[in-house]
Amino acid sequence: MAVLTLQDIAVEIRDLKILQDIHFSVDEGSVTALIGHNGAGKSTIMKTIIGWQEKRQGTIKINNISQEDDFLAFKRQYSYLPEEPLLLSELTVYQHFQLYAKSYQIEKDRFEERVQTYITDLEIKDKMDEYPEALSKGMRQKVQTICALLPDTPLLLIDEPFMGLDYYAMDYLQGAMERKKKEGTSILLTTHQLEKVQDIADQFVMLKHGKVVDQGPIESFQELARRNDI
Ligand SMILES: Nc1ncnc2c1ncn2[C@@H]1O[C@H](COP(=O)(O)OP(=O)(O)OP(=O)(O)O)[C@@H](O)[C@H]1O
Repeated sequence: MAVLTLQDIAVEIRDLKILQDIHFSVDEGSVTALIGHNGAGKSTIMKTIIGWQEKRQGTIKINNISQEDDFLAFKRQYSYLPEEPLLLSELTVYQHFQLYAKSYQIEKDRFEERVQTYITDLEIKDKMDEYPEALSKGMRQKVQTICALLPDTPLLLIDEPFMGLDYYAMDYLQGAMERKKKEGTSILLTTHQLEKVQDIADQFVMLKHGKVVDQGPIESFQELARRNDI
């Protein structure tokens, strides 16, 4: 069953056609990798799904809830990990986690347990009362990663996983994505590093100049890549 569906999406920014005729879906418990060169439109698709980028036409549904129908219900269906950390300067690390707990109505015990696990595993336990400006970029991305992993949403949107993370944290995120997938979470991610996600990805959607030029099972992309040396 499709958890996320995009139908006939078009996006224009200042009269420039950035996305055209975008159709694809992500099934329950499956991982789709959005691939394509710089500027192909991957991040714009993510931003359009979450409603940060206005679309000119088309329909986006998560679990049959359309963005236009009930935006709050729609929003609770996904969590989003942006390419660059987008933390609020007036909140401490722990307050960011609390904000997510509140927005996604995470039960208190579960929240505390998860926070403890993630901050221990990602080695930022001593940073809970710090503000973002006192953190390195990698630490900020770890905080953002934890925020995205805390809720149990049906869909996880990840724009360039691993950006700014060290090797250990990259491995950790990979493991976390695998666990989420096993629990039935659907994942849409963008990547330039297909080799890092090919074990977890089931499908690929390839973009070029804002259009889908190919899509299908990940194995068929690997085969194509081998033959064309891409
Ligand atoms: N706010 C904006 N104003 C004007 N053009 C924009 C804006 N945002 C994106 N674009 C253009 O839209 C196109 C797609 O950009 P997008 O960031 O979605 O690409 P991408 O595939 O994520 O690239 P990358 O791999 O470099 O992250 C690019 O040509 C970019 O210049």
